[in-house]
Amino acid sequence: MYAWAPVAVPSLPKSDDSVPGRLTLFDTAAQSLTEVGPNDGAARMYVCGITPYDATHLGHANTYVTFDLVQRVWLDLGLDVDYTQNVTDVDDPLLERAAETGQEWEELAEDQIELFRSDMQDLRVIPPRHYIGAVESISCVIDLIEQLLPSGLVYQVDDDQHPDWYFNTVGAEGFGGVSNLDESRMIELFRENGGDPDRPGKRHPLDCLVWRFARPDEPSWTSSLGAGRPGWHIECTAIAMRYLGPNFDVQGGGSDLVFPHHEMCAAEAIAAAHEPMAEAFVHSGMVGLDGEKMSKSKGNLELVSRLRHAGADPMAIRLALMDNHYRSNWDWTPDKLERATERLTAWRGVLNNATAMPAGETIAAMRTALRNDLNAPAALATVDAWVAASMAIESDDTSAVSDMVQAIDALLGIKL
Ligand SMILES: Nc1ncnc2c1ncn2[C@@H]1O[C@H](COS(=O)(=O)NC(=O)[C@@H](N)CS)[C@@H](O)[C@H]1O
Ligand SMILES: [Zn+2]
Repeated sequence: MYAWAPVAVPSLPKSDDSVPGRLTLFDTAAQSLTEVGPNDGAARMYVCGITPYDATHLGHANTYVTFDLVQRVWLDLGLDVDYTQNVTDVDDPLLERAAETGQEWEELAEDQIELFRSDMQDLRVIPPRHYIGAVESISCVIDLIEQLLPSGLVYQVDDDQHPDWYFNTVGAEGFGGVSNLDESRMIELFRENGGDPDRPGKRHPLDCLVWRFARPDEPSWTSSLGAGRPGWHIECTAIAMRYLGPNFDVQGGGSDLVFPHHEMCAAEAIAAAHEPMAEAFVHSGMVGLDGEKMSKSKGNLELVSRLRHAGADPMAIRLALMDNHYRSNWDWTPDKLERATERLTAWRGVLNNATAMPAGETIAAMRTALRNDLNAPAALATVDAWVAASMAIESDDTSAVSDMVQAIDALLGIKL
């Protein structure tokens, strides 16, 4: 599936040794900071994409801007970035929303993916190299399930009407290694996030659906498993393994995906490849509105497109998102956009200067902040300091302004 238009990323003069030579992020599985990506060559990253309705809310945007910064740091380190993102363009929540609104589910998906594309372009998020829909991946999902059959971990529930196929997660090697949760907490979260722990006939309550037999009025596809459609988790496992292979550098997404989603994917991947799915599992925090997590089910959403139509500069929206550490949970409030708009105006104010404070130290500080667990708020503050100094003190450095414009673009994605 087409992603969206490429974003030009200026290449900056190489950093000196005062700046870390690797990117460090927090790995949820290891519960620690860890270097991510190779020393050279291609960094491989999978970030879970949207289920295309209610796009693009600020929680979505926060997640994709976060992993855009990861990509930008890797590019700045001279790495190639092989970035894959899915679109869950068939799944229960999408079908339910389509039924509620009376829209054809394919049309709803198409409209929302198109809106998501334009929002991502407005926010200057670099498009993934592989942008893959669940529907277009059904054959590779079926291949993966067939590959898992000999493991004995995939089975049909004893249900004449709907003999759906499940993955025996708790029998799988490494299960629990991503979330580090105990079983009772897993069952609670599984129930809250689309799982069916109480379904009779499963070997274990935490076993997850991999292939759902066709129900009346539901889309289904023929397969050796019977007519049906993929489960949520196996979709991402199949796409990630097909495009990135096991042991890729980063599996990413919001922290609401830690369990069940990324845990289940990781167990399925190990069962298929006998290798870890990813080196690191990296999660961005939850964006709330009025003290509650922004979510489609609650409907408490602020949309990028709504802010845009109200006149917000997308660069201000991006700045407002980046002014919160990627791992923090935070609440969106209108004053965050006001402050970001003021910051953007101040930064653009320096453009009219012929000279400014030398840029070298500031660029090194931005790089150091971002490479240390993606501390974007600190990176923004170093630019603030440079802007303030450049407005207050006469300087004769004529290349500083253009150097900083390039660095702000390449590292932060902000076009001044
Ligand atoms: N309130 C929120 N704050 C931060 N990130 C969020 C929020 N709500 C959803 N996300 C993230 O946005 C991305 C898309 O979310 S989603 O539309 O619900 N779709 C899905 O979670 C699945 N299609 C992933 S395969 C996910 O990474 C999710 O973690
Ligand atoms: Zn996913």
